[in-house]
Amino acid sequence: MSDVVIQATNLSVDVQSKQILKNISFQVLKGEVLALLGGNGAGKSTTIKTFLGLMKPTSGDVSLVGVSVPTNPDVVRKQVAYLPESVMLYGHLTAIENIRYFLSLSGKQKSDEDIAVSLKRVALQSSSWHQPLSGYSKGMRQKTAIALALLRDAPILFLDEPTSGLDPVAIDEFNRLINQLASQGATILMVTHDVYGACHVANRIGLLRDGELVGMFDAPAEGNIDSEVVHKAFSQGSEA
Ligand SMILES: Nc1ncnc2c1ncn2[C@@H]1O[C@H](COP(=O)(O)OP(=O)(O)OP(=O)(O)O)[C@@H](O)[C@H]1O
Repeated sequence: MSDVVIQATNLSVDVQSKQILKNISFQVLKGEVLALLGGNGAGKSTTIKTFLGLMKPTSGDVSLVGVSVPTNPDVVRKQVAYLPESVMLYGHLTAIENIRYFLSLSGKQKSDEDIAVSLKRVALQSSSWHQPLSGYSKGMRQKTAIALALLRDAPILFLDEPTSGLDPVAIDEFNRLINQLASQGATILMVTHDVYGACHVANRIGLLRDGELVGMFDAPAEGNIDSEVVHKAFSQGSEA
């Protein structure tokens, strides 16, 4: 099982005696994109936070490349790039300044040429590279954040609602970039409400409902999404 990069094993998380994640288990293999789908409050962000070491399992474990996160939180810093729903970069700095600043915080040395290669790889127009991010669209900010993630050489990506607020062209570009990164060996876990979008980018889809993993299947080809699946993920408690 050496190809397993991201693994949750019988993971439960309680907060203030409320069970938020209930005994969930899944794996993401090297080069794979897994999308966890679910409605509001299903436990998607909690799952990511547990993998980032920001929340602790009440029981069970989460591991990255075979290393348990709760007992070795350093594995996150070394292996993971995380894109929250709202990319946290400085609006008054340019793309290049943001990248230089955040690389210096993580102790990485990269040349101007490396930075240019990364910005080209995510297809951020070079005319924007020296403009402050306050004038960027959400898609452009996201490309900058992905370029930074690439420069940090992080082989694991966690994405929280990555396409919310993007226009269809930006979503298409984003999906292509994610698939390209995965084909080059990145392992990607994304959480989303967007069942149709997830089918375009993910290899497999997990359904989270009320903290339980209620389904896991290969992403269906475009246009073949079973409405039962949508209902299963998004109906509340006893309705399903
Ligand atoms: N720190 C906390 N204290 C109390 N309850 C929490 C805490 N964190 C999460 N929860 C609860 O856990 C449940 C799952 O939350 P989570 O944010 O993981 O869901 P989500 O699937 O990401 O939802 P959304 O799509 O709305 O972002 C919710 O009912 C939420 O209120």
